[in-house]
Amino acid sequence: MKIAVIGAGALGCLFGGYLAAANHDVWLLHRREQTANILSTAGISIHQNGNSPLTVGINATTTASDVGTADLVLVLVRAHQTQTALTEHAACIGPETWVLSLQNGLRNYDYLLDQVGRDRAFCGVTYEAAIVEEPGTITQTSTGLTTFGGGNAGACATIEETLAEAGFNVESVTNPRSVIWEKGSLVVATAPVLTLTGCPVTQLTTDSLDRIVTQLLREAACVASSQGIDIDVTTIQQTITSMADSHADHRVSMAQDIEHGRRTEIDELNGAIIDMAETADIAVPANTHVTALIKGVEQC
Ligand SMILES: NC(=O)C1=CN([C@@H]2O[C@H](COP(=O)(O)OP(=O)(O)OC[C@H]3O[C@@H](n4cnc5c(N)ncnc54)[C@H](OP(=O)(O)O)[C@@H]3O)[C@@H](O)[C@H]2O)C=CC1
Ligand SMILES: CC(C)(CO)C(=O)C(=O)O
Repeated sequence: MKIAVIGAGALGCLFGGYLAAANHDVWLLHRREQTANILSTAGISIHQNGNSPLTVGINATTTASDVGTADLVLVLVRAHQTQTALTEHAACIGPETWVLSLQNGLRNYDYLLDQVGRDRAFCGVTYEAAIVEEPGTITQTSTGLTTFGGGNAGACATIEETLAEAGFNVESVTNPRSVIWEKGSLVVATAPVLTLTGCPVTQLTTDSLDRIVTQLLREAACVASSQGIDIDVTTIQQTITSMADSHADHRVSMAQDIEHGRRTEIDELNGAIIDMAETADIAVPANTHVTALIKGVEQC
């Protein structure tokens, strides 16, 4: 398969690297010429658990027309960059190209549906986790399930097989909206708290953090319900508890954004909760407060 990965950061290098190692024709689309040159010369190195790194050669460019028409485009920029990135790299998206987002954020599926329609838009979530050490070198801090879906069952089966053959633990579902809301709510409840406190993921289960995490989660569940999605708060709390252990070496991507002086995805997470709550006339004070605090930190 010819696969273009828009966004060659932590997850872009992780998915791109394993798909290239499985002999697909993978192209990373990066914003910076210098980094694209480093990637195409030195390839990607994936470090994990002190094992010797997997190093794999890869194509990288800033220009989608270098890629030609891809069979599959993976969107792995930050959520607020999705629409711009799809427009900017439209040259590799042909009339039959499938487009898959595994980003965090509550509105990515809608952005993809707007751009390519129901038969070619696929969206989901991943509990894989990675951190960029330097351009082309990443540490895979945790592995986890990737779940996605879309309106074209045949394409879902092929994408699932492709990701599974590349070593990912993956499943496809008919309608991805529930899994997007489940993980979206988990990130809404945990990412701003860990980012604002500077606490490691292992602290998530302490009483003081648990109180605010639970309030954020309950508000998200009310808003999900207004959208016709039922999410089970207890199940998500259990996932958070297991994440405190499984993701012990991970810095959540929102905290990574602040560390690197980048804009966070808050507008597409807690900000999206606030937008939808307003329309549905639901009070979301905890989400309103943490959003304001993260925006304050972004401006420091
Ligand atoms: N890292 C993780 O462990 C996990 C991340 N996620 C989610 O996955 C998504 C990606 O995260 P992550 O990989 O961590 O993010 P990164 O910031 O590491 O990577 C995103 C990359 O996209 C690049 N980019 C932005 N706009 C464009 C564009 N128009 N064209 C090409 N490249 C562009 C960025 O460049 P620049 O640096 O110049 O902005 C950056 O290199 C996010 O939604 C995140 O929440 C989900 C699960 C785990
Ligand atoms: C849930 C987690 C921590 C990793 O899968 C994530 O999505 C993030 O880093 O933002």
